[in-house]
Amino acid sequence: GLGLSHKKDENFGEWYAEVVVKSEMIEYYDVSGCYILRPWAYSIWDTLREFFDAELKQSGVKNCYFPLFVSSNVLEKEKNHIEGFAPEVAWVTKSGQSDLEMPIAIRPTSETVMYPYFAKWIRGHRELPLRLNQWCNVVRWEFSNPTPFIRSREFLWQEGHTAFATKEEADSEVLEILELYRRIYEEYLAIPVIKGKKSELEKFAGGLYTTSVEAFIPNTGRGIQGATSHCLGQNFAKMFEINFENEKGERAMVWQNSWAYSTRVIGVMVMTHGDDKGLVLPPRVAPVQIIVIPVPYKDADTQAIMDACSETVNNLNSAGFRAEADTRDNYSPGWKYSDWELKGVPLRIEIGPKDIAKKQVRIVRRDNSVKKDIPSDNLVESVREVLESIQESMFKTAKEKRDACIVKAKTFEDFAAAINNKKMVLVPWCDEEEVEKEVKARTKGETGAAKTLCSPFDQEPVPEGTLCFATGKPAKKWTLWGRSY
Ligand SMILES: O=C1CCCN[C@@H]1CCCn1cnc2ccccc2c1=O
Repeated sequence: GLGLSHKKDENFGEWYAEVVVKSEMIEYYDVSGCYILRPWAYSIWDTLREFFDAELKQSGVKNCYFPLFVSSNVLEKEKNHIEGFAPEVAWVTKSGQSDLEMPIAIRPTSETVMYPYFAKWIRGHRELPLRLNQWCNVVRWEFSNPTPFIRSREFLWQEGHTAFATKEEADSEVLEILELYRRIYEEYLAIPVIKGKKSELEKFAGGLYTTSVEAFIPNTGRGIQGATSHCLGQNFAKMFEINFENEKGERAMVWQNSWAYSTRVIGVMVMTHGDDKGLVLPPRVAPVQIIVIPVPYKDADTQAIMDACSETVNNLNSAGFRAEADTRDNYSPGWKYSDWELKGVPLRIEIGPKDIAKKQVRIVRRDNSVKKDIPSDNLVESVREVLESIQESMFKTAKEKRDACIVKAKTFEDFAAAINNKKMVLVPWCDEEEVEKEVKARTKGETGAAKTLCSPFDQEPVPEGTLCFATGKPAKKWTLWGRSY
């Protein structure tokens, strides 16, 4: 029947699996770890891609498309880039009945696909900066529990790959892209994120440093990497001999970045805003922002009500909104209210006989269920205000909830207690890789060990003499730790 059979705060995993299917975002597929993205989800991906793609073009990044397949000698070119990831690489070994001479990998990411050609194309400083992006799918044959949007064996993403003459240009682009990722989360998805730098243990091993935007799921008390922007340094330039003749006529290696966000962002949105009635969609990404529902009455003029609904939809769509009317004659208004609440439509407009008589409509907000009767003559502006208020209120609510899950700790005991209490913990840390491994080991619980999420760029100075929470050595930086996806 309609409605969810699991409650978000009682059984989060079941609630999530049910809501993504019943809202018609996801259909499970017969290859484990793979999911069908239905229009209700794909439309959100499209909206975010439109924003990000326009920003990339404005910034001078060019889109391209490299092959899905990677030859094994190229993929394994760099041991420490690939080490640890190797088990996730999917291979094509046959065509029809016959075995391939050499197995061919399916891209899990495209560094090794692209960079031999970067070497070929980049001769002098005039070809720099080279800034390419591709929108594509990647395959990683993961074994930990698959979760729609969050962890799947195939997912959609964009991957940016750029090359510069100087480190300064690369460093600045890393942060330029990271800001775009923050905007995707905070301005479109109404999800608060923290920008920071990954630890040596958590960074992309093939790179120089990794920055990320970190989200948090209060229900599970787990952090989740929202998107990532790496400075690769000259590591791949050395490996693939990507050199150029600089302005002084010397041979120099390029400085590179790579950066990505994926369909994971949709899962974070569902987890952050959803409730026991279903999805709650931020207006800026909602496939349908306003659903208009006729409330016919036995002897009232049904045609007049239907006309009012379609006129309302036309007015709203002409003003640039995404509105629809639900005129299905085989469902009651009440059934329709529940169905569109399940799908998370931000605003409902009900139009019945008395609304016609009074030249008003009833609007109902999905985020807080507040109902209001408003005059139908100034409807477009009223709807604009309400949708903006919903967007802001959803972000504010999510931010307050997330902030309540961050605690500071100075001792290991307080740190461990907070981790077990489903919090993110901000601690003064000596920033030693071995220590991170020890803390992981010491916090191995039934729900996974604590790891560093990032060292926030926005942090207070560490007071003189502050000691590391885990080692008692002089602390170097505040670092956010937590259990994570
Ligand atoms: O994050 C990004 C941003 C986009 C481009 N790639 C980088 C780094 C990807 C790291 N990674 C992640 N999973 C993998 C899985 C199999 C083989 C290789 C890899 C691998 O290199």
